[in-house]
Amino acid sequence: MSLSAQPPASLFIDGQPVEGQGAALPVRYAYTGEVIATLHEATTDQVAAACTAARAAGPAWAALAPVERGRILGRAAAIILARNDELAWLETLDTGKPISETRVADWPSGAACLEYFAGLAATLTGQMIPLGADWAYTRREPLGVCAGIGAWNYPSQIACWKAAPALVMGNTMVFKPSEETPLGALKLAEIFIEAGMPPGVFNVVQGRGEVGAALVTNPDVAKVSLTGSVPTGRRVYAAAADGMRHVTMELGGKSPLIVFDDADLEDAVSAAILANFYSSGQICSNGTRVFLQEGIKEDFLARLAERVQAVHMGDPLDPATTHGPIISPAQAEKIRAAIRAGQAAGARLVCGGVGEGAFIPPTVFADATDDMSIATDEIFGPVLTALSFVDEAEAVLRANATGFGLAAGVFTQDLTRAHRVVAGLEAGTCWINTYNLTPVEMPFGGVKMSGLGRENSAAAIEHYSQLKSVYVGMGGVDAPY
Ligand SMILES: NC(=O)C1=CN([C@@H]2O[C@H](COP(=O)(O)OP(=O)(O)OC[C@H]3O[C@@H](n4cnc5c(N)ncnc54)[C@H](O)[C@@H]3O)[C@@H](O)[C@H]2O)C=CC1
Repeated sequence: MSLSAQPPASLFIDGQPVEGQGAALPVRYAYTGEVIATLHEATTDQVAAACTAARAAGPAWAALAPVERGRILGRAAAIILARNDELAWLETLDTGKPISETRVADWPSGAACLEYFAGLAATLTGQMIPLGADWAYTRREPLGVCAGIGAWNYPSQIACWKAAPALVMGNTMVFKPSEETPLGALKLAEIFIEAGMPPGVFNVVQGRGEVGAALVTNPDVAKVSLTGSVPTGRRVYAAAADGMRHVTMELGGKSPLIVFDDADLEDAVSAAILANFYSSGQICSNGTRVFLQEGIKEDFLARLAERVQAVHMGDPLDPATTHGPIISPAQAEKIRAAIRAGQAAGARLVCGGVGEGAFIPPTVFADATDDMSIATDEIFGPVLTALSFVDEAEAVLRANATGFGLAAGVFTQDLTRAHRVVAGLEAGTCWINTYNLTPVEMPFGGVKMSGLGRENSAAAIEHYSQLKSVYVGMGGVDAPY
């Protein structure tokens, strides 16, 4: 069966599908490698046209009552949920992720985010500051045109997570999805129009890194929100600094999951699976360094190896599939090189390995040391590195001995230890006795090299708004002469 997912046009500017005038961008279905759509990149002029449209749409959008903006986001969420099956199918073609995941995790999370900020819209207020006879107040104002740049692992969720807080605050957006997964953002643009959003408020451009760079440095852009790797983050942050642009950086990680010997072993194994193998391991917050307390190490590894046997690798469109292909042959090759490096360094391969073709099975290394590349580098694939530890202080010290700081997890039945350990962990997002749950109500983001700013929750509004202070003089003006 040949699959096609060709959109009406590659870009979406000022409420209209527009064909890209730049280089061709073939979209491949990761499972078969077949081309399911051919898009074209935006030229620098088209990036500029999208930014101009976003700037022009800004004042009227920002002048709406917040509740009216919220209502439009709410309608978009309802459309997404009503069409979830069809959108999940497209997300699976775009990413290769199993439909068993995309039906529950991708667009539904995007819709929840739109609903959350739709509800928050009417609560976004300033402050009144009494100063005796005089007083002051603050106005929370939008930043202007926001650039959103996405990664390929959760393309539609990322688009919604960036658009929802930006738009509800009265900003407008130009979004550039990853060149690997350009399709979902175009659907979001269409859905927004259908929900009643004015043209120009949300625009989509396509392209590789250079198109992203043109967007970041466009003079109309006031803020950049990137989801991507640390090297890209450094480049984008530096480019944004030139124009004093605000940034949100959601970057990579090598997060620790610490399992103490009093933990519920079965739950800890479940969490390690979710923390390493969901989406074939292509998740930024994955807990890929699993620290096991000596006493439970071998039981944990034996049970994990047993549980992993139940994985169902195969056709992503088959609802029974639980492990899909890697996004691209190039990425699969990088993961294979990391696995080979682990073997060459002398780590014990408990299960998995380099796999075949587009597939890499859930892979577990044990007896690794903290300095092996499988324990230091983000692999962005289904590779878990188990490390053992003796006591709490050692576990926290070693967990923190990384430049990354996106996420962390702890498994223990000891209530005080759980809270003490998370307090000591250098990570933006922590889980106790669970892993990788990212509800929209909770702030999400990293510390250290893993990023800046927070997505989701009311905290995201801080990163899409600025305060104007207004001093109100109620009496005469005293001047020295
Ligand atoms: N913290 C988070 O929320 C998440 C972080 N990630 C991270 O993303 C990475 C994987 O995604 P990739 O798409 O491979 O990341 P990437 O860094 O290669 O690309 C990310 C995006 O940046 C664009 N880009 C590349 N160079 C650019 C430049 N100079 N200027 C502007 N834009 C540019 C790309 O076209 C793409 O849209 C991993 O490191 C992963 O950990 C992924 C998902 C979530």
